Amino acid sequence: MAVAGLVTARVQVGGSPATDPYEVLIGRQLLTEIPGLLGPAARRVAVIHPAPLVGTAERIRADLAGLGYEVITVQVPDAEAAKSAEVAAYCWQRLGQSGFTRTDVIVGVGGGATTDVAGFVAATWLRGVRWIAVPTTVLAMVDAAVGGKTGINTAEGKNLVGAFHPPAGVLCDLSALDSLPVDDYVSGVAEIIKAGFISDPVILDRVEDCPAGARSPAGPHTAELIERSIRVKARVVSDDLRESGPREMLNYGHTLAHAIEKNERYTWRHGAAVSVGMVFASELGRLSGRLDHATADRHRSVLESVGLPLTYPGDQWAELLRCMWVDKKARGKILRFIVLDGPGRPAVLEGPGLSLLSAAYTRVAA
Ligand SMILES: NC(=O)c1ccc[n+]([C@@H]2O[C@H](COP(=O)([O-])OP(=O)(O)OC[C@H]3O[C@@H](n4cnc5c(N)ncnc54)[C@H](O)[C@@H]3O)[C@@H](O)[C@H]2O)c1
Ligand SMILES: O=C(O)C(=O)C[C@@H](O)[C@H](O)[C@H](O)COP(=O)(O)O
Ligand SMILES: [Zn+2]
Repeated sequence: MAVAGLVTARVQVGGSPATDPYEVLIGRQLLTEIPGLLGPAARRVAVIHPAPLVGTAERIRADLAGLGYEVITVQVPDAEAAKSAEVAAYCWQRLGQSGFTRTDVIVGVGGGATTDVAGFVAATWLRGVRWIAVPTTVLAMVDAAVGGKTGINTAEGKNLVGAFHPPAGVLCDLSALDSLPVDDYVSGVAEIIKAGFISDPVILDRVEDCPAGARSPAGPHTAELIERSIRVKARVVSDDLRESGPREMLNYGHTLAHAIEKNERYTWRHGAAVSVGMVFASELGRLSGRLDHATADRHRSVLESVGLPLTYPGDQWAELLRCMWVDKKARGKILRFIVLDGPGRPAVLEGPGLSLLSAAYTRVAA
């Protein structure tokens, strides 16, 4: 018999005119919530997962099969290797072979790479079917699975193909984090710290209060850090699902981060790259006279305290600059960066000159 779930918090994500509202549930044993999110007409369910989550996918399959659903499990490559056109095509093939219709439902189980591709497959199959996100990393819980940004990479860069397609629900089962390797855990903490700098500085206080605890699911503030970060993301995407303005703040640190990830052929974790990207953005803010020294310095201290990197090789600047031109915030010949005017005060820096960019990079260069 299935054990009843324990929901400790519910965060509403707000439904623009084009989309329905949905909830992010935080708690434990939350797989029991899946049937209630499938919708009345679903007959088939496709559970998309990477190898490390095969046990969870199998549990979902067995529970739903017991309720009379036809369930297929679709294993995709682990981590960033899942975010490719080939993997999306493989998922489409499996859906087609199973007779997957518009009323059927995809469940994406795994880290952010898996929920990104599962959401993208849901956005594109039959021009859009319902999907449920079951994030199993910190990063996917606090960021990737919330907000409906789905996508894959191309040879030219990160997340260059995708769609805005919000899930019907997000289930953040904190017990999943017990098996997460520490480097993957800490990668997610970078996005938590991002949420602190752009919107909720209490997050920074909690991390600084116990940096060792911030690296662990058993930390004193773990549940609060996760919930606060989800609330930041939920509030921002509720205001601006399609990133026509305020949502750009969630891209803090990401212009350089995505260039680093591509340059490293995705062997760097996303959060590690975002950490270096935020140090760079803080230096852009400082050098352009917008950000006070204390807040700029706080980036280095809080990121370093949890073990995130602050530097990248200086001789890679030309290559990184080239990669940054495919950033989605760029407009024509103008690069645009999210910077801070202070803690919780994000702003856009339009078209900084090359000398400013390279001066900021010099301060990041190893
Ligand atoms: N869509 C968005 O808004 C958004 C936001 C932030 C990041 N992202 C994307 O998310 C991706 C990064 O996500 P991530 O950090 O979760 O990485 P990931 O998905 O690569 O997962 C990291 C590793 O942890 C493993 N794993 C996952 N859950 C586990 C568990 N409970 N126990 C043991 N191992 C587990 C995975 O299989 C993988 O090997 C990037 O592709 C990034 O671009 C998207
Ligand atoms: O949700 C958003 O919007 C974000 O920018 C969140 C980021 O943390 C995330 O990495 C996102 O995938 C980046 O989006 P992109 O549009 O720059 O590809
Ligand atoms: Zn990110």
